[in-house]
Amino acid sequence: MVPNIFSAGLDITEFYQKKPEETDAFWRTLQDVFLRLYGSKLVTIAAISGHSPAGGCLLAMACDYRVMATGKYTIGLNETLLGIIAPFWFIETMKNTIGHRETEKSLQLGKLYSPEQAENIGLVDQICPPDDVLGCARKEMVKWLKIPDHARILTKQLMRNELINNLSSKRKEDIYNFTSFVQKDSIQRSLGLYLESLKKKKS
Ligand SMILES: CCCCC/C=C/C(=O)SCCNC(=O)CCNC(=O)[C@H](O)C(C)(C)COP(=O)(O)OP(=O)(O)OC[C@H]1O[C@@H](n2cnc3c(N)ncnc32)[C@H](O)[C@@H]1OP(=O)(O)O
Repeated sequence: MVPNIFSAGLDITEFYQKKPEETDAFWRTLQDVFLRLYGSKLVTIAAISGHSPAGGCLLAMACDYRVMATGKYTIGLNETLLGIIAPFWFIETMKNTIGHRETEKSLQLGKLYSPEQAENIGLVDQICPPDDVLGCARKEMVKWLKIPDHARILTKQLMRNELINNLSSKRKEDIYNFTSFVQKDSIQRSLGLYLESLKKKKS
């Protein structure tokens, strides 16, 4: 576990100034990761040790349960702030987690929530002091593992298969949409400016 950061989201340098075949492969890999995690038969609990923007929030939402560290961390789908658009399966995953209305506000505003706000809207299930996040996640795991596996897995599939099947049947189209979007000059300019702003913030 990396302290302070659960995931900084997708590595923007993977789709900034890259060839179309490279961004195609990157997006295909992300689809694979998501489909495997969201569709996993295992119990999956995200121990969110710190910041979790965009792709990081998606990975956390793909799990069955989320424990987040308290502190000055944020979580959410902030894509609009970068001038990019969360694809339909990011949106559906968030709707399945916090509901339609909250997702609509959240996505349009590119909202990044504090741990307390995230808990209030159900984006995370529990908040814990940073040095106890893994412990809280382990305790919760014990509860989930007591449920008969076949019943839990079939229930999870009933809840998740619609989105999994939808994405699985649209993978090529989704890759095409991603690559043609991120290759646009205007989007490349926005991404370049965003990367620069991250570096400036650091110095
Ligand atoms: C159709 C298009 C759909 C695409 C969907 C996209 C999904 C995504 O996930 S896009 C990425 C969204 N992520 C972010 O907006 C987070 C950006 N990062 C941050 O806000 C911060 O780095 C932090 C809060 C996560 C951590 O802050 P801090 O500890 O201060 O770390 P630094 O800012 O010093 O960052 C270190 C280093 O990493 C570079 N960097 C950070 N995040 C990214 C990233 N997502 N992609 C690429 N590079 C990133 C940052 O520029 C620093 O680089 P160096 O100066 O070269 O060390």
